[in-house]
Amino acid sequence: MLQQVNGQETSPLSCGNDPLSEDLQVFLGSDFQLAELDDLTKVNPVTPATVLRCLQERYQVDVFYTTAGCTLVALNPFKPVPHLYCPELMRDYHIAPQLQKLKPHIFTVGEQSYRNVKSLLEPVDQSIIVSGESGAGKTWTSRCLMKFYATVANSSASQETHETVERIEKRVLDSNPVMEAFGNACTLRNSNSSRFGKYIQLQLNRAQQMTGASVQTYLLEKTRVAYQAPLERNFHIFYQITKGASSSERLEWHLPEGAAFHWLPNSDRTLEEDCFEVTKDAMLHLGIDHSTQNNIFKILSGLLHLGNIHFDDSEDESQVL
Ligand SMILES: Nc1ncnc2c1ncn2[C@@H]1O[C@H](COP(=O)(O)OP(=O)(O)OP(=O)(O)O)[C@@H](O)[C@H]1O
Repeated sequence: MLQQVNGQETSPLSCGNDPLSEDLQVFLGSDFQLAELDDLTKVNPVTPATVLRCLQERYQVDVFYTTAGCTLVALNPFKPVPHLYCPELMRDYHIAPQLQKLKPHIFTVGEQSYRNVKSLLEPVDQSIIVSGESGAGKTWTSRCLMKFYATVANSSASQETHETVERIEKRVLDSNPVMEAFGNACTLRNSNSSRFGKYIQLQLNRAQQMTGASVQTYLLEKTRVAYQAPLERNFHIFYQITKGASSSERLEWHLPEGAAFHWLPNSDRTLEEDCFEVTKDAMLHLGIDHSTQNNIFKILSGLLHLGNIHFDDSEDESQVL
């Protein structure tokens, strides 16, 4: 977060050599620990500088969630944080008598919405909006929320319904690798950037168990198939098929080992997302059988071959070929 201004190190909260504003100095000089402020509405005065300083202090001690009234501010840790999303913690938030007494977390938001549906006489739909710039952690957060609901919405299931609920949850969670394989790509800002917007609906029955889910997608960046900005990549699925196909699949899809494709830049870079087996398994769980999968992958392979077609400028357009 530190910047260099005229060769001098300066914090983004101060402006060059300008002293910190009086308000900020008073705020920073007060007795309490900034990192312990769980709610940004308690920051006084509320200015970009005080809010950012508070979030920065919290980030430095590995605290990534802060409430701001009814909004949750989530900072991206950019590293695995042990136990931050473990099932035990999900349970703690799920059974907490007073949710607001626990530390701010994405599970607070998830559980509060879950309770809002349950506590009312007539169930009322709840929405959670996850927004932020590219790489902020929206995909991660939505995945966490889906895992949270898959866990808590199963905890009350009886033995008989347990298996059905578990099957539905598996499908809900398996939609992530499939959506990400076909709709995510490595960009300059994020190696697993979603190139589309999505509206995920989770359906619960009266007993609060998950009965289904649907995903609506918006504005998929289709042009990426034929054009990738320098140092960026095409959608993950293309790299998955070219790297992960078996020898018989290669023969059938006309994808010889090591073949070069114009539409697959930076394929020497191997990413965690290049895992073809995970995508195929998830597709199977979603009900996309082997033969349909085979057809899909053949079409993708055909697209890659189309990208290798080179058109020469015709010298004489009237020439009959
Ligand atoms: N809570 C988290 N804990 C650990 N790492 C995280 C967390 N959130 C995000 N990350 C890391 O940051 C990367 C970018 O996050 P993510 O893909 O969720 O961003 P995004 O907001 O969905 O971006 P885009 O709009 O480009 O799709 C992730 O691949 C992951 O490595």
